[in-house]
Amino acid sequence: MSVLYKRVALIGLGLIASSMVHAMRRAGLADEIVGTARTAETRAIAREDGLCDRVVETAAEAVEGADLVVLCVPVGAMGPLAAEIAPHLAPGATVTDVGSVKGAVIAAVAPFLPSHVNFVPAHPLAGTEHSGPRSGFAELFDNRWCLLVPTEGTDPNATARLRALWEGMGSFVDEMDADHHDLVLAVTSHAPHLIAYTMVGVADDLRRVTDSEVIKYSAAGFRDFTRIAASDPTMWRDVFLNNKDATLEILGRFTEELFALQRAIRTGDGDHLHAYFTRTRAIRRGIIEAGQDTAAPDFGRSGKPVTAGSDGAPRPAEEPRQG
Ligand SMILES: NC(=O)c1ccc[n+]([C@@H]2O[C@H](COP(=O)([O-])OP(=O)(O)OC[C@H]3O[C@@H](n4cnc5c(N)ncnc54)[C@H](O)[C@@H]3O)[C@@H](O)[C@H]2O)c1
Ligand SMILES: O=C(O)C(=O)C[C@]1(C(=O)O)C=C[C@@H](O)C=C1
Repeated sequence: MSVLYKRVALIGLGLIASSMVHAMRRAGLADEIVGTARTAETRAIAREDGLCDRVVETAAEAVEGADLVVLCVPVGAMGPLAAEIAPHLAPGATVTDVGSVKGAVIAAVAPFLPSHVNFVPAHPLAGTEHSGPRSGFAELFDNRWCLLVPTEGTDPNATARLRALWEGMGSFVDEMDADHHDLVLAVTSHAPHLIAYTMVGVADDLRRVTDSEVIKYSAAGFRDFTRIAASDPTMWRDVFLNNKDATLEILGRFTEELFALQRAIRTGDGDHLHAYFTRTRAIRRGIIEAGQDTAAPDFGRSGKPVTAGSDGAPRPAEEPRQG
């Protein structure tokens, strides 16, 4: 792979930014990577680990002379960050973000950006429940989708170069408009996270009834919920507040289906339950056949991928047995 950008500025050095550093270095996609983070502690860790070629104190400093600027902060922080960096952006630079929501981010960021830069919002559909500068790894984006949402007036060359970057980091790339993105993600990511948070909250409410059994006997299904529900509270608060309409729409539909299943259980309508579960099992099989489940293992406590077994499936996470 050849160098695509001379200087990449990463703002917010968490899971996604640190994974980008590792993935860009793996493929030699950038000459120089400059990073900055809001807290002195994160900047110190990044310096100690040599995460970036340079770690600077402010976002304004980081973007100077950069031909690619990547906003890697929670979606609620994107607008104020755009205001801060706008006067310092180099002419011809591409500004992108990795936020999980696109409509609200575009509305918050675009008004601040000068006409001499190209804004190409992006969203890698890859993550773990871990955060921070030490949680990243080069393989995070391998065989996962990254969605680009180019804004009006964006130079197609800027979009093409960003596409090449994500492909170079291992991803498949598609383009989508912001509304469609937000609806699709409400179904595939945002509502499922809210449901996981709720299920773990319900179990916690029952703690006194079940004593420590929730932990001791937690079965695989519930453990999957707890992994998702361990995701960063700031990130997910911002996702729900910024993808309100689509999430509420999907939760409305979810509630209707849940009521129908509840009714089938109460009335002993086994046919309804069986037909429903048959339909959902086919969806899971479709995901596996499409090869989309390979990069979604239980990453274990380290947050790093575990070695694949002989069947190509990830080995079980190395977590201590409970009880
Ligand atoms: N974690 C995932 O699974 C995942 C996947 C795809 C996209 N995203 C998106 O990527 C972005 C970053 O997520 P992450 O998982 O890397 O998060 P993270 O928590 O690991 O890192 C976030 C970084 O942003 C900084 N930050 C937090 N609040 C800030 C503020 N108000 N102003 C400036 N900086 C601030 C933090 O200090 C940290 O350096 C988010 O927008 C998220 O929606 C996350
Ligand atoms: O695997 C996980 O931990 C994730 O939740 C990753 C996940 C997802 O829902 O798939 C979470 C948020 C993102 O914006 C993209 C990816």
